[in-house]
Amino acid sequence: LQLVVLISGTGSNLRALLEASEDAEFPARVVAIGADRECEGLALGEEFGIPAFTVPFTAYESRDAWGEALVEQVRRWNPGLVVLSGLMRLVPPGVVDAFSPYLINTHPAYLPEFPGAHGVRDALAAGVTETGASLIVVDNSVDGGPIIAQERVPVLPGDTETSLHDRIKPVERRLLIQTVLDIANSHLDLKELSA
Ligand SMILES: N[C@@H]1O[C@H](COP(=O)(O)O)[C@@H](O)[C@H]1O
Repeated sequence: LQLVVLISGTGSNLRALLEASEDAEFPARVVAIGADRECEGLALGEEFGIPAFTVPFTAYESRDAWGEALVEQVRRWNPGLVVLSGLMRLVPPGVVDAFSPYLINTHPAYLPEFPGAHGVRDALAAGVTETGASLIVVDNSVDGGPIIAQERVPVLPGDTETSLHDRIKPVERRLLIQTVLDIANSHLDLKELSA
């Protein structure tokens, strides 16, 4: 299974996928890394010998125009699955049409709780005692697509956004790697899940 992973930040979840795919038994390969801006995670391309590209959101006059350029770039790698891993952009309908349901996203909350760009912060502000991590199929809603996998994560007294996010990320990684495994081994059918 060929993966293209799209990021906007540090890429710690991407690193987990890259490390997993170094195992010859792992049935998936990250074939390219893409980003909507210059960001730290792009350096993982050089470290792991994987091509990396940037489609800078700010270089396009509209989200749709950015989406068209992104689709063109991603299609070059003929992915069986496109993974949004910390891509901090709402992808336009053109991207969803091009790849969904083989377009998945990780989210640092227990959806449908706390969708959107500030899931960790919103959970803290709400004063909940538990939040979580979710993996979803991307559709044209804001984090409202079919849920593939999710798990609860406790919010501890004294938590900051960073400490809570650092507790959520390892769960996201585990769900992401297990999901890629299940898709590659045909144990999970995203088309069926999205029907
Ligand atoms: N949208 C969220 O942003 C974070 C990205 O982390 P990283 O993989 O760039 O470290 C992840 O928690 C992801 O769910």
